[in-house]
Amino acid sequence: MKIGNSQLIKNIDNYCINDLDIPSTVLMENAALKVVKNINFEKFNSFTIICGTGNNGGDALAVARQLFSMNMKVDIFIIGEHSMSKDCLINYNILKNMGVPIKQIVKTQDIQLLNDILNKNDMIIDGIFGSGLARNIDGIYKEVIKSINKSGMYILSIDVPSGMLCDSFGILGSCVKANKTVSFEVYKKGFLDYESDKYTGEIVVESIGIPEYVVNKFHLKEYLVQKKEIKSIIKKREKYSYKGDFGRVSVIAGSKKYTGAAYLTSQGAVRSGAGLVTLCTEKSVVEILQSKTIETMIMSYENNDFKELILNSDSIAIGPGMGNNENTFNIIKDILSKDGCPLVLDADALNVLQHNLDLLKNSKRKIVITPHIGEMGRLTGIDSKNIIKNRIDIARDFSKKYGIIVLLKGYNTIITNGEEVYINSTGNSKMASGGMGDILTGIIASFIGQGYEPLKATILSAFIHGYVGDILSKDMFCVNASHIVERLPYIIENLTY
Ligand SMILES: NC(=O)C1=CN([C@@H]2O[C@H](COP(=O)(O)OP(=O)(O)OC[C@H]3O[C@@H](n4cnc5c(N)ncnc54)[C@H](O)[C@@H]3O)[C@@H](O)[C@H]2O)[C@H](O)CC1
Ligand SMILES: [K+]
Repeated sequence: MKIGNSQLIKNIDNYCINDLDIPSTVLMENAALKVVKNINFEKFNSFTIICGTGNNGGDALAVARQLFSMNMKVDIFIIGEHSMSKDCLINYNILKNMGVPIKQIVKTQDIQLLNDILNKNDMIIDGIFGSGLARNIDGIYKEVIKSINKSGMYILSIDVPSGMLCDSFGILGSCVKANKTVSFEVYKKGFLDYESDKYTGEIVVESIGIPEYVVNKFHLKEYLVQKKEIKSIIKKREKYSYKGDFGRVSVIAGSKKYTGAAYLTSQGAVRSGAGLVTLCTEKSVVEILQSKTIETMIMSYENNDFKELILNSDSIAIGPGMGNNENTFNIIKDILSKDGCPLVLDADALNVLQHNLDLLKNSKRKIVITPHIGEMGRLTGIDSKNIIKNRIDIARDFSKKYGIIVLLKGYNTIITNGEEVYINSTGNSKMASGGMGDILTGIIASFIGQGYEPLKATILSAFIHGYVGDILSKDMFCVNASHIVERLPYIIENLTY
């Protein structure tokens, strides 16, 4: 699903109205009809419709007219005494001509009018502010929003919950806490925050009749990845395939101190369907790891066969638990400087590269890096606070500069190839525990090995990893890495239908 900000909306609107001659009231009417489409009339038959004086209020007035025409009970309130936008006024006048009463709330005393009605109707429709919210909410607006939130009634917000910014997450003074938000054309950037769903409730994005090519003209190629997109990427398995069809995946990971990281990375690959997984690790831990796993072949990277294994791999995951040391650096340098299959670099593979980024840039291989915020900070020299604030732009710029795919972990993990940006919608805080990232690295290498193009493999892996965690967390206080490993193949299978 496309993500966008208020500038995008402005550009699209201007183009439709000025270049295509679509009357703006047509767009408003389409928006209103899509709101109506999202109302469950088996449950809701009477409505308190609360409008601002901009186009969000205009949408709400058009919704009111549609509902009135369907013989529903409507109580309409306009907040404030600013002059109305052109299209808001058009819709206001139609309702007036139809004889539908509209009350105005200007002073604190008027709020009682609203409070008397709020609990009498089934639903509140919030059309106070949309993408035009420009300053802190105070005065009568703040009081009205307080009343709405206190009412305990079902609330549907038009486009954005009034009070929430569109361009980045933020609440300007106060904000409606909706049960459902029906937003138009694009998923607003402001919704991309772990706190935003407290205000948006369920989000539905509806098209309001703007041709796709117009949206594409201005869209910055930022997408939210949801189940629908994943289902179109993931391929069902042919019944009669050979294990060679699913790739030879090598995992270079682990050291004396970190055998778990090696184990989990290789299990991420095994349990997501890689044909043949070989784990290459430090000599001293080969035996320990051999006793832990039966599906994975294990060898030391000091072994003579190591070079050949690298040559014959379909993908290689490198880094988890290797240690930030010269030995790790030498292995990675050697692999980066030779052409061959795609690589997934994580953890210590990234730590040893922080002062050697040219190795990344000059490598002929396709590369995916999977840093968390701290690792990204070390790679870019930017402090964590700034990375969190500008993570989309920082990830995209780094990806472009080094010609690699970046998966930046965090709430709403970001995946980018420097042109397109994909934001993952799965995963939750119950998964915040050791080893989670190692599994993800293994899954990405596994899907690349199975023949998925690296960007698609990375998008797919991030979604699946978080999705398994989301399903498990419904019944679990915390979700650990081994739980994810256990459930992976079952849940991937479900996604293929
Ligand atoms: N293409 C589309 O998606 C379409 C969207 N539509 C709807 O239009 C709104 C955006 O309308 P706009 O008139 O630009 O802005 P708002 O209605 O959100 O509000 C503007 C109005 O409010 C004043 N204002 C801003 N902040 C404050 C504040 N804190 N306190 C008081 N007043 C404030 C501002 O000065 C303006 O007067 C979009 O969300 C959709 O709902 C179109 O209907 C169809 C096309
Ligand atoms: K709104």
